[in-house]
Amino acid sequence: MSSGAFRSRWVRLTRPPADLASERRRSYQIFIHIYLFAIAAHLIYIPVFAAIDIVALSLLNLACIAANIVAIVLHRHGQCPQALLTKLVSATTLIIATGMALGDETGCEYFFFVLLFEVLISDLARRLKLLLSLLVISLILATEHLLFGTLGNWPYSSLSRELLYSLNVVVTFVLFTFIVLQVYAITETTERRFRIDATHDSLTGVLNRRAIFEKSERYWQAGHPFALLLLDADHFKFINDNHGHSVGDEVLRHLAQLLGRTLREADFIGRVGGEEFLVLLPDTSREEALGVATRLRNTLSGSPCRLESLDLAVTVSMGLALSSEGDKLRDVVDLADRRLYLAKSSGRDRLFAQGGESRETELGEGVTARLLHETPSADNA
Ligand SMILES: Nc1nc2c(ncn2[C@@H]2O[C@H](COP(=O)(O)OP(=O)(O)OP(=O)(O)O)[C@@H](O)[C@H]2O)c(=O)[nH]1
Repeated sequence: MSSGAFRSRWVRLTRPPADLASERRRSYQIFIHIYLFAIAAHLIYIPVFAAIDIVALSLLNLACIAANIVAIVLHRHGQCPQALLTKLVSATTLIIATGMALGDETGCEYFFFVLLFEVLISDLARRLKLLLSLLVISLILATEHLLFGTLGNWPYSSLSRELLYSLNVVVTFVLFTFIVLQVYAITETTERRFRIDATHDSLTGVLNRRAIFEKSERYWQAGHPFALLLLDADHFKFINDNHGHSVGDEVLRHLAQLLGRTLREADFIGRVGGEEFLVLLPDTSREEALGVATRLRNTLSGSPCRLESLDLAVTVSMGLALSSEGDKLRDVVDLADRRLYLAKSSGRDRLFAQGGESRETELGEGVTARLLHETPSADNA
């Protein structure tokens, strides 16, 4: 099997089932890896015990592989406690049998600590976790003092005992390291996914309303100059009503993609309403922001939203405001909003970068007309 095929099978096996609750996914991924690491470790011991002629222990390792496979199946079906218990019982039986067959000083009791660690990081109920931990600790003491010391009988040279001891130490160490690294990596990935979910709009992939406002607030607090461009798709209700909501969604994704392609790396895009986007342009003068808006408009007019049976032309109206135009961030946002409103009321598919200073803009058609009259057509990009 090529390494690519092996990796894709590994990924498929360790990927949580789609219907698994999100708070269970992290633990699922960690434990599937643990079962797989355990299978790999048992595979190492089968030839080792066969080589020193203790076939029963080879068979017991084989049985543990089967138990880990059962644990994987149980875990995939959401039966996590049963899965972990299957693994614990089989591993404990093997450790005790190995200790009894080979005596102490072979280091097999170290595997109890791996089991204890697995119990502690599992998502079992706290009481069950404590109970199982106590059980594992009792087993460590009992086997160390009662079983291994009395029943052990190493029939080979002391060199092979030392080799087995070294192997056990190395395998315990490797298991610990792999499990800890895996826990860390999966926790990181899960946290990153939750962070992205918390800050991004699930439909378009751009920042969500809270995240874009927080980002703007941070620039505002730092006294960093910026421009805010508020965009709203024109006649979006018409698109929804005539082509369906899923086409509307596709148009929103198309818009977000175009914005992403047109803007700089340093700019931020957020979806702040149904069909409304806010773009934060750091260190951008009015002229530069006008250039960005013009570029955006040109890109949009040259790139209709391609759907299966039609190309849908989309236009946007925009309101631009600079951070220097307000005493508070809220003022700047409101100004961009009023200019967007002006762009809408004066025919759509245009940008307003001036006017709208008076809050009266929001009061109605008559006032809007007055403001429009006061706002020269040069405002339109
Ligand atoms: N497909 C889709 N539609 C949405 C979403 N969020 C809001 N809408 C719709 O967007 C439409 C917005 O309509 P309006 O506010 O009247 O705006 P408009 O039709 O674009 O008109 P103007 O803005 O004046 O050009 C409504 O029909 C909402 O139901 C969404 O996530 N997906």
